[in-house]
Amino acid sequence: MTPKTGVLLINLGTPDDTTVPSVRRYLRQFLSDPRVIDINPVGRWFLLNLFILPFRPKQSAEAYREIWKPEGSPLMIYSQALTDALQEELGPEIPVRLGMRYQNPSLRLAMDAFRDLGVERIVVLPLYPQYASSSTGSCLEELYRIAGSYWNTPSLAVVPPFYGHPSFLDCQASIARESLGDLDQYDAFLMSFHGLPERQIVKSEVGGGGNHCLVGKDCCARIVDANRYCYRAQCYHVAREIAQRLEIPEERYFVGFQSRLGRTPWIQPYTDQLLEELPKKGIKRLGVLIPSFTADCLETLEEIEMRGDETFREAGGERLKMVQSLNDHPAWIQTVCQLIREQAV
Ligand SMILES: C=CC1=C(C)c2cc3[nH]c(cc4nc(cc5[nH]c(cc1n2)c(C)c5CCC(=O)O)C(CCC(=O)O)=C4C)c(C)c3C=C
Ligand SMILES: [Fe+2]
Ligand SMILES: [Fe+2]
Repeated sequence: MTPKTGVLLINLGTPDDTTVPSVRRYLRQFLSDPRVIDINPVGRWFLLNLFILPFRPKQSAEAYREIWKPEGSPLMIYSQALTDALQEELGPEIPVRLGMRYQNPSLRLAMDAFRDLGVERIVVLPLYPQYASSSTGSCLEELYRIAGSYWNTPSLAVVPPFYGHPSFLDCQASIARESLGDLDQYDAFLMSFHGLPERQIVKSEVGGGGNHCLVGKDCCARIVDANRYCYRAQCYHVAREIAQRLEIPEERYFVGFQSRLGRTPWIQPYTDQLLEELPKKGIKRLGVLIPSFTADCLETLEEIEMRGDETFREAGGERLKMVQSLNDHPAWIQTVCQLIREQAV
């Protein structure tokens, strides 16, 4: 008998609503994760309970209110729309579920649903193109824990980080072209990625030699054995490949890292600083791509399209055009189908 197969899409998760208690609940779960704030447990407790949770939920709730749609959080809406479209594409024989690492619908809920449906084999797609311990690593740790808690444990086939997959790169490039129109109307392009604390990059170095990541200036310029888990190197790879597909020469695009939190050094260059500096270099019309997110969320819609646009204009910029994320674009649905089918064989 062929085992019944299901597909699990995993994304980060988002608050249930824009009230301060909901946002606090979300941030508490998210930032208590030792892969996200990777310091000793006592230090994490103090940081969270004395410095972050008393203040940030109010500020973040206001930001969420700016982007919230009548149906809910954009991250949730687009992730669910992708799940529904994939279900349509794969047909009723293969159940498709969405599980969020934090808050709802939880990974446990999705896994329980598979168990109740008699699914024995699950193809898992973490919706993060690049590997980070705080995103891919964290959701897989939680998934393995849940899968291991059942008496009859299911088989899991996990799609690896797809930052270098030609279908993903083609999809990013074609959606950017569609959204930006004539590329000659822009002075330059910014490819912005979610940032990470520098120490987390160093911890990803393979072999533990400590002599590659962030040692030399060009450690992320290409992917070699030692940095194959390096989030920053994977981001630069994506930027190069997209630029090549769009025929954007090296001098016409910049890479930046956004969304930093706290006082420790995060990977550079910082997107907000670039947005301030670029107009001073004569770059007035800017196209922005954000290829570390597969669904629009607070970090694209509020941080870049709203606040980033303001920063850029205040610094003398004229036009910032942000390319929407892959969301439930038909080309992305086809790419997701391909990633899943490649893993299912
Ligand atoms: C690309 C994937 C992501 C990585 C890697 C990542 C690491 C990371 N994030 C924080 C802190 C915050 N991130 C927040 C929002 C947020 N982060 C991602 C993705 C990655 N984060 C997404 C998709 C979102 C948006 C969620 C949404 O609801 O729309 C937030 C919450 C918002 C805020 O208060 O600013 C925080 C906090 C850290 C510390 C980290 C790695 C160490
Ligand atoms: Fe984040
Ligand atoms: Fe690196």
